[in-house]
Amino acid sequence: MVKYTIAVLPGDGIGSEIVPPAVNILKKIGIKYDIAFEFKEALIGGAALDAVGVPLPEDTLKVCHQSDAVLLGAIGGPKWDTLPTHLRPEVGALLPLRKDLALYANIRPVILYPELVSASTLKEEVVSGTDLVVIRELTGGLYFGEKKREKTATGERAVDTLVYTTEEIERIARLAFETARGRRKKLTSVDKANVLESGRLWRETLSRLAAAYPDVELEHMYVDNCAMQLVRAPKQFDVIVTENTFGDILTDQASMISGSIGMLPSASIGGQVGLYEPSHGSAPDIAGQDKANPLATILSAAMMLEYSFKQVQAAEDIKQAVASVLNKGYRTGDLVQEGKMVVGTQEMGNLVAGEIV
Ligand SMILES: NC(=O)c1ccc[n+]([C@@H]2O[C@H](COP(=O)([O-])OP(=O)(O)OC[C@H]3O[C@@H](n4cnc5c(N)ncnc54)[C@H](O)[C@@H]3O)[C@@H](O)[C@H]2O)c1
Ligand SMILES: CC(C)[C@H](C(=O)O)[C@@H](O)C(=O)O
Ligand SMILES: [Mg+2]
Repeated sequence: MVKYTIAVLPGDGIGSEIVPPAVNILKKIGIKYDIAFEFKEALIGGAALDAVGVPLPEDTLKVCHQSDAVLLGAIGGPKWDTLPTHLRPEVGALLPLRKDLALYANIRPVILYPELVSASTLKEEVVSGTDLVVIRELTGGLYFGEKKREKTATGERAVDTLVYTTEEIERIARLAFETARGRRKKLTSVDKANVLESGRLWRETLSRLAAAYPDVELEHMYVDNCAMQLVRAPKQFDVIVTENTFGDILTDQASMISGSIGMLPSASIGGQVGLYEPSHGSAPDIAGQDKANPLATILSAAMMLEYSFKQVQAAEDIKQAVASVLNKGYRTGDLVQEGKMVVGTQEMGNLVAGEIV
């Protein structure tokens, strides 16, 4: 029997509601495929701040490093928004965790289940059949460049720096070319090379590497145009590769193609231990009300099975289970569709688990 240890970090807001259904489904997968999962829960974000005074406790980092993969809910919320930057859950916990685990690639598939075509805010003919993946650089760029804040005679001056090295661009580009090679062989590299120096290095590097992937069609696109093209004609995209901040923004936008941000999973890879989390946040506006859609987290657990454990069939089972529940007409409140049955977070989790036999 194979054995895997999974660090479980529910975090804040809806985190503690969406993670248990995913864990429950992994347990069922374990029984079906004879995999012994051990789950080790640890504190992160505001929950950690409240309990032990820091957003990313040493113990949590240790548990993550000693595990085979990490399942994360979400972090952050209004209660911690006014803390000094280094203590905030986002900058004090999530970013250092990604950096510490060397997770330079964040993979966010945007798939529209046929059952959800009418749940998208976009027209059916525009979104129907969309199947794209955004590969977001995760440990560089604006998020990790030097930051400064200083007083001036009249106010303050704040600085964030957008830095990329050739090596950082090359490694994410290679992953993107490889991913495109395994799909429809089209790669869109998104940058702002018309203005940013880092964008020019990004574009030059992608163009140079393209020679090693003659079977993949590479196109370059400015980020502002990409934002527009994503809602104009999303089916033109296969794989998109882009800088950290651009990837953050474009994936929230792209999530509406799939009907809801609650449908967008993610895998962060590149180091020894992968991190799997939904692309959305802690949704303070619906936290504690059993309203959150757990499917992005459940689908992130499927990505864990695929990427970290190479259990492709088990991952497929979860995706099928989700499709089947949607096909039977069950929806959480974020996926409003006429004539469908609205269920809560827990029930949606139970329904998906019930499909795994
Ligand atoms: N990876 C993360 O942990 C992560 C990601 C994004 C934001 N955040 C943090 O989350 C907090 C809230 O941020 P925000 O409001 O900008 O973004 P958010 O993604 O938490 O919420 C945006 C909107 O989407 C809805 N939503 C999000 N996930 C949902 C789900 N699973 N089911 C149904 N509806 C869902 C929310 O109710 C809200 O209306 C902030 O502190 C932010 O920093 C954390
Ligand atoms: C919470 C925040 C730091 C995070 C990010 O910007 O990476 C989130 O928006 C995400 O998309 O995972
Ligand atoms: Mg985001």
